Amino acid sequence: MDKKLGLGALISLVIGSMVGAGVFSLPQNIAAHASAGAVALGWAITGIGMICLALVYQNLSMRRPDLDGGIFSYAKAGFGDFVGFNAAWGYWLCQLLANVSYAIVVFSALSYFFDTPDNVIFGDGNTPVAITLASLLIWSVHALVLRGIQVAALVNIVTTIAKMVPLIVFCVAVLLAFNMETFTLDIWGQGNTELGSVMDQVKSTMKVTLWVFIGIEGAVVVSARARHRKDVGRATVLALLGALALYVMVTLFSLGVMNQPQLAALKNPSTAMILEAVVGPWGAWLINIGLVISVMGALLSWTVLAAEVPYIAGKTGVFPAWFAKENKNGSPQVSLWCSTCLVQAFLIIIYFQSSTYLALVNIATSAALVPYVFSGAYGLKLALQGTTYEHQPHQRKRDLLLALVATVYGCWLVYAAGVEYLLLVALLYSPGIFIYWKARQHHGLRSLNRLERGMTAALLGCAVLAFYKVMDGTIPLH
Ligand SMILES: NC(=[NH2+])NCCC[C@H](N)C(=O)O
Repeated sequence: MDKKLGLGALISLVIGSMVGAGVFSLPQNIAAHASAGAVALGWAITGIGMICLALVYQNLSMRRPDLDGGIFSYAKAGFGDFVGFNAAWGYWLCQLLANVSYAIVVFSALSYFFDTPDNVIFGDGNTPVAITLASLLIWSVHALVLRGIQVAALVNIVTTIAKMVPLIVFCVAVLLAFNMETFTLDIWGQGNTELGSVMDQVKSTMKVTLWVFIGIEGAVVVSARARHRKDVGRATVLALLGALALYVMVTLFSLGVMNQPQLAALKNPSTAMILEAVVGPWGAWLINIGLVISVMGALLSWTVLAAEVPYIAGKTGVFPAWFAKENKNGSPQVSLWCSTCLVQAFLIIIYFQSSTYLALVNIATSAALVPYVFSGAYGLKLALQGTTYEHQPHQRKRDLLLALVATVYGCWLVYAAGVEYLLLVALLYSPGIFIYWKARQHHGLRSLNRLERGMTAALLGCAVLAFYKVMDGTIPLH
């Protein structure tokens, strides 16, 4: 049997991991800080940035077929071992935190079915019952993945189809109920002073819009298993266009059914509340079920993808080699065990911090910025150097432009995320230095050079500052 992945399988993999939890809460998450006009602008910027990033990935997967396994290989090839390591570390942590948010959001969706006002069982997914069941969930997925990843691929196809049903119903129903007057009422949000300037509003949509696209690199991560190299890029671009269309419809149509303050006040998953308002109680029911199926499926795929990071990093010398150990089913067991233990630890912290899904989304998205920015920058570097373009000068101009836009978009995201989150990222990244140092030792390489020591000192300085800010509450974790 051919175990290689074809175009269809790759597209379903990218859509399956990209469309997970985020889309179900999009209307509220976005409207919380922005009016209809600003939302449209935000999507335009994100759309252009993401399309360029996807095309950069497409291009990199063709030009550097030797660099398998993920976006951190690009950071390493372009900017050296230390940056490569940090991209891998950051990407891994982002996915683990994101998986924690998944475990929580499943139970906050179940609260729709089980909680009553005077008997809160699941609440926001961070009650004792919810955390216990969430722990059980992550360990069951862990056990499943230890038995081999074929199951995961199958479940992914089923859940990907299943989650599209409620989302399509949502789009059609909400479009039918669309009211132009609701949409255009206070379109720039000037009547609501809390929103701030249009620029502020656009900025604050950025993290939410980035979150829903995390997973765009899915096909690149598994490129070694693709039947045809070309399909990696094709799948990335097609899946992106599909998801972008879906997200824009979900957010903009919603703004024609309820106005910004009404949407901002909704409980999440907000798509459930909106569909309920349009079609009656079965709407909320359908969406909540859809969310649970979608997120459980995505959790399984993301567990595989997250464990793949230290595994490949271990193989290529970015992480210590013991991360590359496999069990008899070919699952990366060390890497998987480390991942699940960390997720469990984060779940316990969440409980004590009473953090919510949204807080985790914010943190995880910030951690993801570094690897994305460096992939864009590597595309830019390749096009500038021009060594792989000797026979295609036209291509070079096009690629230069695409990579430039992707890089500028990345820098804009870092700026829009805000300084506090950059500090928080330093806090997350700093324990990695120890692993990096271990990895160097392990592979018999020289430990940190001058530049790396400089970067380490800066990172640690920011981390200490961040620690203080978290402690005195200036950087909120909930
Ligand atoms: N490892 C993860 N769970 N990653 C998060 C992916 C987020 C995804 N784009 C969503 O909207 O749900």
